[in-house]
Amino acid sequence: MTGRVLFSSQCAFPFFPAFRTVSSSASRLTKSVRFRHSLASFSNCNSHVHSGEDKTTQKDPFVITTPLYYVNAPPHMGSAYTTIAADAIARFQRLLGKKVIFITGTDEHGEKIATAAAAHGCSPSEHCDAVSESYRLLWKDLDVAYDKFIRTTDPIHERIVREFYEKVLSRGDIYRADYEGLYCVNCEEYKDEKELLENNCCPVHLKPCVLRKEDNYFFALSKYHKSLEEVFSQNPNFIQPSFRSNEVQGWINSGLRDFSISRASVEWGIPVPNDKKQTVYVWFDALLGYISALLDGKQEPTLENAISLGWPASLHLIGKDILRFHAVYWPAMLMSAGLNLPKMVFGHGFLTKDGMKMGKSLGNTLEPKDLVNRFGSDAVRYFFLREVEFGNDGDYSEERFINTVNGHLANTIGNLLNRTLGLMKKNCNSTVAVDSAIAAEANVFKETVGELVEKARAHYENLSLSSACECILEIANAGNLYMDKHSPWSLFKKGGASSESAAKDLVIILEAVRIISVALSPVAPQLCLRIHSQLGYSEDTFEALTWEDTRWGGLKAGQIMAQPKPVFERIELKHDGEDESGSIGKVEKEKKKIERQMVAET
Ligand SMILES: Nc1ncnc2c1ncn2[C@@H]1O[C@H](COP(=O)(O)OP(=O)(O)OP(=O)(O)O)[C@@H](O)[C@H]1O
Repeated sequence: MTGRVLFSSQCAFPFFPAFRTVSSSASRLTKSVRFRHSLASFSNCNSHVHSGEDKTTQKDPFVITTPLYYVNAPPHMGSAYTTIAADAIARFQRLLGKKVIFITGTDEHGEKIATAAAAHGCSPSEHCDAVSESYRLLWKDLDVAYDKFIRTTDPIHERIVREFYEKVLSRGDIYRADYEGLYCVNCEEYKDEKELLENNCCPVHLKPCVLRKEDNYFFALSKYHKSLEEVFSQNPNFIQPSFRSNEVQGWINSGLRDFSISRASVEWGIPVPNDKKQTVYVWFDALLGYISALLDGKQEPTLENAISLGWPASLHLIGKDILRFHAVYWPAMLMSAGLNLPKMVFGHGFLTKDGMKMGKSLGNTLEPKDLVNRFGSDAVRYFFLREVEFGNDGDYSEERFINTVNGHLANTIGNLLNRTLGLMKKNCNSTVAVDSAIAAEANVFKETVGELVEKARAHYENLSLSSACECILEIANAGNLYMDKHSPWSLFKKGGASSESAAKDLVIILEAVRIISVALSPVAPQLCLRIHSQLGYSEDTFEALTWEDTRWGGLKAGQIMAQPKPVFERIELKHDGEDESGSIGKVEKEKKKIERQMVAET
């Protein structure tokens, strides 16, 4: 934030030490930087700040949060991106057997909301109800299995904000002063002149900031610079990916200033406890939603009760646009209130359109609902998690979307299952002839699958979701190669011992597909459920799967497969095999190859 705090002597401009730097690079959708960090190995960053208070144990829940989305407009693909990533991570942690609390919700106060409501001719609360509901509906369409949905207009949340404010006040960290600076209403933030474009335009929203002068309450952020310094130097993994730590370092190096936490001119907000003429600044209010969300309605809404239900959060997943609030303001606020810090903040990149951040304020958004209606939730989830290296920016193109999901989900995974089940139906009465463990004794393919699954697990743990998908797809590629090399259809034609060997090959391939259905389930849950059902299992057993089920040996003799049916319908291109540019797509060529293959296998 910039500007001048008038009549106050509390501003300070501390400097932070250098942070850890970045690693190497690879390429996918756009420029891409690889990074390594692991939730499993992350040391708790509270040990040196509030040592006696940290009671983290293995039994503690894995608490993951998305940003609480601002209800100035309905969700778009950017909001969906963070949420599906959080959902995949939460599902993976559940597979590991952890108790997970997955928190999402909506941020509903502030000037921008009041303005948006007025533009739609409704009251702010009617507006918030409608937009908040549109987020819930989208999460349902995208198969997002959150545990808590917090709205910052919930009275319980208001109680938590008041208590927190009073705690910080009693620590002597809130004071009153006049403030003058350039304000971006879309960011709801005072800006530093240095970071603005021509005509004082916000670099994110490309709209001019306005000069504001207000009599506000301030939070003494500068008082915490040394403690923050300690947090960052002792916990280099606190901010991820590591290159984002450098951005935070840059901000801190350029000076940490106290920030205003109330607004005199905004009515739509939580009243400041000791001054009803002001409302609490929307960010000071919204960040506390991560704590109030923990309450389950059974207890008094107090900070102590909320904290006892799962604080500190294991992971705040956010876009890089709101890193400063989570990496600097929020830890300082928590330290002031004597509360533990979250264990990790991960700031991912932007989905872009023509190189610009897709966003509600710019209006250059992609409609996730439209994508889900046309292609299904698995395709949307898989494409964005597989094709955007998590942490970096990524651009969307429909052609690439269709080619990826057709190529990977329909042609590689779906077709492997379908062709194997077809052969099994024709030659083995759709029944598993022998335990998969026995079928694959001393089998190299089995070893390959085991190695790839281990790698996938490590990638999930490091939040490298794209690489996890890549390893799982590799299993299917290896399965297709195995099938082509062993040609079980020709062995069945020979009969006798060759038939027995062919039946074993089918079991081996289906066991690999079974493992894929467990390992890919955090990313594409419905697709994996369909695979599970095709393999003859009930829906209940799918719900009970754990990562242990990725071990070789699940398919047992006598298991009866379902009727073969494609688990992922190939998305058909326009004009009989031509894509929008008029050329025959790569996927169409693959489709033709598969058709030829099927003729050969009958
Ligand atoms: N283009 C995007 N790419 C990736 N994530 C995004 C994108 N846009 C929004 N998000 C997610 O939503 C969060 C911001 O939520 P917010 O409700 O402010 O949405 P917004 O569309 O960025 O709004 P605005 O355009 O008004 O700034 C980001 O931190 C990120 O988690």
